[in-house]
Amino acid sequence: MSNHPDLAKLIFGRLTIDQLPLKEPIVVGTFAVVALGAIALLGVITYYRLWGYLWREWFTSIDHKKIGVMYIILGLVMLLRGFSDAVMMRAQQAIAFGHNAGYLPPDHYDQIFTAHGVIMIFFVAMPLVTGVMNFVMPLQIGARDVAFPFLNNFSFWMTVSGAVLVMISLFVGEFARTGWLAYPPLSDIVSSPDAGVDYFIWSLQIAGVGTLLSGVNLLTTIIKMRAPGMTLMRMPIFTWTALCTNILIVAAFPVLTAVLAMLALDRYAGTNFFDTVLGGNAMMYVNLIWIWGHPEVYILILPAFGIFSEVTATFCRKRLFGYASMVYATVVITVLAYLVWLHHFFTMGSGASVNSFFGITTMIISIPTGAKIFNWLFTMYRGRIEFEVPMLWTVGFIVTFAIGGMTGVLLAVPPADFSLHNSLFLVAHFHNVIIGGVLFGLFAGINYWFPKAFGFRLDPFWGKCSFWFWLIGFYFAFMPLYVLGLMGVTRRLNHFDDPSLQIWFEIAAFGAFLILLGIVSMLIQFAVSFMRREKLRDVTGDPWGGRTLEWSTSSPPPKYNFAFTPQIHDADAWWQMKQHHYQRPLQGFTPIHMPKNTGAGIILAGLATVFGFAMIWYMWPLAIISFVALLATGIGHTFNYHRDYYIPADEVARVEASRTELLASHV
Ligand code: HEA
Ligand code: HEM
Ligand SMILES: [Cu+2]
Repeated sequence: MSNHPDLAKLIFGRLTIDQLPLKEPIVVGTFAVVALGAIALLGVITYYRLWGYLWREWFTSIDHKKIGVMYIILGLVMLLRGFSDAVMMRAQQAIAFGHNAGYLPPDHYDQIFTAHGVIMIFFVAMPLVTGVMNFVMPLQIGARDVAFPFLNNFSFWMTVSGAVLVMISLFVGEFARTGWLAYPPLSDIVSSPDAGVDYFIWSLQIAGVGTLLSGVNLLTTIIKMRAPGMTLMRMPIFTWTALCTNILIVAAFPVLTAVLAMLALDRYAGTNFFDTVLGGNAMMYVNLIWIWGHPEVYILILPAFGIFSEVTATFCRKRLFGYASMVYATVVITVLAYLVWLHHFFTMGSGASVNSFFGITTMIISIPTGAKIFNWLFTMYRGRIEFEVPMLWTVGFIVTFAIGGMTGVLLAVPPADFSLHNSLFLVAHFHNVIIGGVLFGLFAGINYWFPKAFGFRLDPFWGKCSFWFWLIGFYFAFMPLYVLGLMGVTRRLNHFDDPSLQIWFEIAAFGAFLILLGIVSMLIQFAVSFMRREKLRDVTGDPWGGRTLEWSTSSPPPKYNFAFTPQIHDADAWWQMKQHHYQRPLQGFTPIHMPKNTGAGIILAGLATVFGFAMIWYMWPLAIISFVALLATGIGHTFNYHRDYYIPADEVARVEASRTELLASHV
């Protein structure tokens, strides 16, 4: 680089060797661990010659089931990263009192909470939710795949691309220090001149393209591809929540795209959208980001509500209590999600009347949510409840979420919020609803649908360990934060002076340790289940006595899901079919038209990653080249006419016959 500084600058932009954190032992250590892990993984894949298999059967797959599974794997892997950040913060706050500065300087601590928030929301919760919707919804509506199978693969890889950029920021340069929503003026080029905020912008923009397209895709699928007879009011509740969530995605994510684009213009092109001194308005950013941000939390929670509804009905052996009211409650929450955003900044000077309006709309959300809670309770009432692992998560959710929801209502009272805003009480509220609601829901869903995806159940013993560690750990980790918040402790601090507070932070750290045991138990659960898979095998395709269509297929379902499109007569379609002694069709199969795998999605997303990286570091030539390559590949792909194929009738017959044999062997 040294001989031609100008050339080096042209090629590498502002990236220099100093951007590698060689002097920070914690980061170097992390890098060593991640690198060794990656090398080990690559080694294993190479040793077992799995590359071809992975490429052909998974990476290039346009099968919604496999894409769903890959989303879930992405979410779980990123959970490990997000949780490591959380543990580092808990450890710092437990020791950094008085003369002890702890081990994380402010500069590093700020990056950690920002990265934690961004990763947990965008790369843990979102992929898990999208993954479950992808896997389950087409099966529930009797479809063979989603409306746009290639787009689905592309969306997944764009999400991966965003996650990769955030991971790169750990080792090349830095991440934003602005908090997970990057408000200006802190996030503008003057206050945050380094690459951190640019990592934030480009990783979210790239992942956002994926989320938006996946929203369009799943929405179209639900509207256009339901099996005959499945009217809207006969859709399974999970599909209803998926419908509403994707409506929220399609309406909210463009706002995020726009506001991030404006921030990018302010930083790159010298515009002043958010610079109050030069005629812009920083409050516009705050409004826009929350017009996306509030619906976002309901994007996460609605599918979780859907999962709890399916699980409760199945394990209580009863029709879900109040199906219609459940649907209306979901729709009402969807609409209200757009009328409350200002509750995130009551303190920012909107005045009493505006605050009252948004306070009241926020409180109204408790009514449909409460209706749901009571519907689940009434379903359980006098049901024959089986406390399988998914049901445990559901009961844990009902209790925990009710508490988190109530503290949300407290925050919705503007005068109360003036003292609680940005306190640890707020931090406790949202972890209470996100962990107790979203994560518990996804864990219930993973335990519930795992046998459908892989043909064997998850080990219940380790599942129960995981549940109890998470549940108890959650209360230890976050109840102290309510106390601290009420005492006036604010969020995002890396050091405290008052020694009387320390004990609460120590309890919270102990809670995080219990959660760690919960996560480890879950990993052991996966490993043990895999090893004991013959014992846990499910040959029926319907291990829990399910009610909805996905349980009518084999586990795992064939590529084409259904040999014949089913006819729907009831919201609990499969239950109704079983009641009427449904017979599987055994002959008369016809060839099935299917989409073909393609590598275009992963290639496009790879180019998008390079483009994002180049933009972050001002490597203009590389940015131009990768962008042109991106367009060319995209256009090139439209000339690919080998997009589909037919599964011949005798192959369908063979697959169905082997299932018949399996079912017969079981009885
Ligand atoms: C999944 C995520 C999720 C969910 C579901 C919710 C649900 C709710 N949230 Fe929360 N919230 C967040 C995630 C979530 N929130 C996040 C991430 C932030 C902060 C981000 C940041 O600043 O970094 C936040 C911040 C936040 C604030 C801003 C506070 C501040 O910044 O000062 C407020 C204020 O009104 C609020 C209120 C509510 C309310 C009223 C609900 C309601 O939907 C809850 C409804 C549920 C119940 C009430 C319980 C069940 C009901 C009954 C049992 C019936 C009977 C009850 C009554 C009649 C009260 N939330
Ligand atoms: C698993 C256990 C978890 C622990 C122990 C934990 C811990 C923490 C801590 C210590 C903070 C910083 C609080 C502060 O400001 O002082 C924080 C912030 C945050 N967490 Fe978590 N967290 C966990 C899980 C999650 C999950 C699952 C999500 C979302 C899906 C999440 C989302 C956030 C967000 C959005 C922030 C705010 C970041 C910011 O201030 O910009 N967390 N968490
Ligand atoms: Cu909100």
